[in-house]
Amino acid sequence: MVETTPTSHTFQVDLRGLVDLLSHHLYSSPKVYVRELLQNAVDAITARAQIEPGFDPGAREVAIVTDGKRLRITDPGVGLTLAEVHKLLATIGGSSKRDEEIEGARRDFLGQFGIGLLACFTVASVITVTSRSAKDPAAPVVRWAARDDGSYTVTEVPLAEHPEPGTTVELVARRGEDWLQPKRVADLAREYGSLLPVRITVSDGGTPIDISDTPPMWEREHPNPTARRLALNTYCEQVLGFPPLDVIDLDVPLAGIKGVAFVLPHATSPSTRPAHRVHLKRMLLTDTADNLVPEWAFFVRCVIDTDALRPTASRESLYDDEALAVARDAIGAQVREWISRLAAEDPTRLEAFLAVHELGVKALARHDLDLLAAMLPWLRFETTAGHTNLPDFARAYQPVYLASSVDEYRQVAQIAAAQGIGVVNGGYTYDAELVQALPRLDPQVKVEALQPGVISASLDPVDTGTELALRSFLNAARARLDAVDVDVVVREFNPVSVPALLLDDRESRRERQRAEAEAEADDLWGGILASIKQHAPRAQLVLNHRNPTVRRIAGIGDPQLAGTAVESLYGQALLMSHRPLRSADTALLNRSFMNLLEHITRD
Ligand SMILES: Nc1ncnc2c1ncn2[C@@H]1O[C@H](COP(=O)(O)OP(=O)(O)OP(=O)(O)O)[C@@H](O)[C@H]1O
Repeated sequence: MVETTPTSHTFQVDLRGLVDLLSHHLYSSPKVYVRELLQNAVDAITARAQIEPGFDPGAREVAIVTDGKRLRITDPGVGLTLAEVHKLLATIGGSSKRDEEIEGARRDFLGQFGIGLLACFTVASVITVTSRSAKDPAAPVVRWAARDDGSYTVTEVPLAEHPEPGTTVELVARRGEDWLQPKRVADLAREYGSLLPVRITVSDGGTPIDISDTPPMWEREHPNPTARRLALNTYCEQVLGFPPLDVIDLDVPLAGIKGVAFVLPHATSPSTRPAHRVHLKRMLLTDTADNLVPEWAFFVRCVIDTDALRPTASRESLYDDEALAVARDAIGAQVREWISRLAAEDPTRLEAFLAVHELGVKALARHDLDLLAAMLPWLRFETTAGHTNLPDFARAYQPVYLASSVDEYRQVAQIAAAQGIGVVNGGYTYDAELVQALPRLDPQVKVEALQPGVISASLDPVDTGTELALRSFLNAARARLDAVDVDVVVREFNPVSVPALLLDDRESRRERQRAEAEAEADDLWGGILASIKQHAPRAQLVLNHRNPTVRRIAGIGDPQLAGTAVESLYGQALLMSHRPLRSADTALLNRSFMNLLEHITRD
């Protein structure tokens, strides 16, 4: 029926659906139930300390007892009155931890959403909370018993059931569920709660085991820095599974962060998802946080505690807000400071670090000129003067030529080195950007892109007499290589051992690729490719007249054989340049090779 006048309604909630949603779908694993129980116990103790002068949480204990089927956790916290049970436990979303009047103290609590207790339904079919309030000594002991179908009862029970203020939560395991097994519970309590500022014990009915391990390793007193470093190394191996290359202390008061960044002992790709271990007010939030440090610092894994960053509702990751962005920058700054300090004070350690993480540092230095200046003496680049650092290289060679790809570099490196031309291989990740940043550090340094003209200008022309004598050989050679769109010239250059050099620029290479695609394409596509044809300069095969083989080839009387020899020189120069072979090149190489074989095996 459609109502003509608006009437007000409230949402109807199917409790079973809601319980199922919150308990089964919010968290990635049922194991979080231990964290939720510990969290409530610690929050209750914190709340009691706020109302009861002299109450010392550090001297108190949270006790877990489990036989695998029933688990009981008892805390000496603030407890609950009957009214609070109705308001807080029986109201989904009800939480005492964001009340207006204690807003100032809210940051002291771990919980805030009012849904945590429901996580226990992932492992339990019944949750019973028995509580005596510390606020009101006359308040009766209250028992709230809830089932996973969304129903609950509240009763008053005799004082003897809970003589001390505080709360006991009891879980009854679901049939076939083994999450309440004593060993498992102890492991989970240790994983989540070993740093909590309250003593926590777990027992299977026998002697309780104390799982607390406080203060955090980075805050402990040590006799000297070496002892501290050794203790942190061992800690890193235990919790993160690797012996760190180095340890960086983190302290970001703005985000209430204290902790350590461990430097990975092995190289890792920047694209690997980092996994940092984050504690929130000493409770483990996650060991897979991936948004805590800037991307460039991919060589560290952090273990931190924060009391200011916000958790997501599942409390399994950090909420990516402005505060986290500020924290991330501050952590980045501290990692950067550590690198600069090593550069200034401990070059041997820096070299050990770079042997593993040079790529990460190069990535980092692109965004930070100060760091680049500090690191440049230690960063190695492939150059025509060998593997060296850029400041030394720039002092010896001006301008600094930058080859934009590994292939381009390989093609000219040998010749450039012999001519005294300084070329840096810019083909490796980040190297080109770093070389281009050089003039910003030192305006005297000139960096230029390497063009083929730079190399060809340094190749000496042969004298006119020789040129004339070579004319018919050159004509035959040009006619042969016309098929692959390559021109042939003769020059004199060092090293003598290089017979031929193939020079071209990116445009002519692109044009060759286009022409090849056109040749292989069907009519329509071929027509489109033909319409974008460019008249790029052709590639040049430069023969070295100083090379004895080239001289002999130029003197061969038989034009067929001379042509085959030129094709072989082209093939060799092409292979040296590491360029992909086009089908015309492959055919030419095959042909010249077969012709040579035929020639030497002829009677
Ligand atoms: N051990 C306890 N002692 C006293 N009060 C408790 C205890 N456990 C739960 N409560 C009360 O029940 C309320 C609801 O608990 P619940 O775990 O569902 O949510 P929360 O802790 O407030 O928030 P979150 O969902 O973030 O954990 C709490 O705010 C608290 O007032």
